[in-house]
Amino acid sequence: MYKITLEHIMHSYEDKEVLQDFSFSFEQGKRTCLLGPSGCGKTTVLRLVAGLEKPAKGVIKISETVVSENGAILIPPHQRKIGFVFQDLALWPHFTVYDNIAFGLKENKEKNVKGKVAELLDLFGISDKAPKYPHQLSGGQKQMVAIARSLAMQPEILLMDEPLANIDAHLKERILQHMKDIQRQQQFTMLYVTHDQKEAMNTGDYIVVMNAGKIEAAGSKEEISHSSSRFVRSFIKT
Ligand SMILES: Nc1ncnc2c1ncn2[C@@H]1O[C@H](COP(=O)(O)OP(=O)(O)OP(=O)(O)O)[C@@H](O)[C@H]1O
Repeated sequence: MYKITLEHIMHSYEDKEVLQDFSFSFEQGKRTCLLGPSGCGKTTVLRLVAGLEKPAKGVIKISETVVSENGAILIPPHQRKIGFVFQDLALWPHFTVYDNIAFGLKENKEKNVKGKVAELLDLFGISDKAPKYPHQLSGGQKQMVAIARSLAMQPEILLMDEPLANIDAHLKERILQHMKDIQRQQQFTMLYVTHDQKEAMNTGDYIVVMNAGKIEAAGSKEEISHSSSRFVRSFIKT
């Protein structure tokens, strides 16, 4: 189980400063939601943890290992034992649904690949899509395959950026429940980005509320719902 620590992170895109002195420690083996309005920097935090962006200043540690530091990536993304479901990171287009999911299991030297893929497809209600290619799926189905693939990889850390954004409302609850059950079983450290306060409350052990690149409040659901911050109170209510 890995803790993720960000210390005094500054990050800009061109001349736009997005994170200013951002520090937080994400607890190992728990689900933490990053919640906040569009553009507040949630995705940037995930991309920094994944190693897809380098921080202009500050330190990022996974457990006690420094992975990024003051403008440098010390450990590249593929060596960070991280799985991610990002909206802009697509499935492999020339692999079927089955092969997209099986890939991670084979990487992990899983013996019962067929059985495990079948189990995940069944869990998400998309067993009939196994032989299809990504371009033959709807946006929501692609998203479910991406979630199944990330879970199949059994990562130590799982980063999810609005993973349920394209999924029908009536399926969201069920899928979220499965994701939470699997996280509890496998005990990976999960960071989950959403701008939907209900989804955050329903998903996270902990919630970090962000506004304009800064943390407004962080804590358990109970602590957040009793926050004295005016911004948090109005955001949670909406
Ligand atoms: N590659 C980029 N180049 C320039 N600006 C960027 C880039 N990526 C993000 N930004 C800007 O940085 C700010 C923070 O973006 P980020 O995606 O981290 O926010 P967010 O909270 O995840 O928002 P959303 O919920 O809309 O995805 C935004 O103003 C965005 O326009």
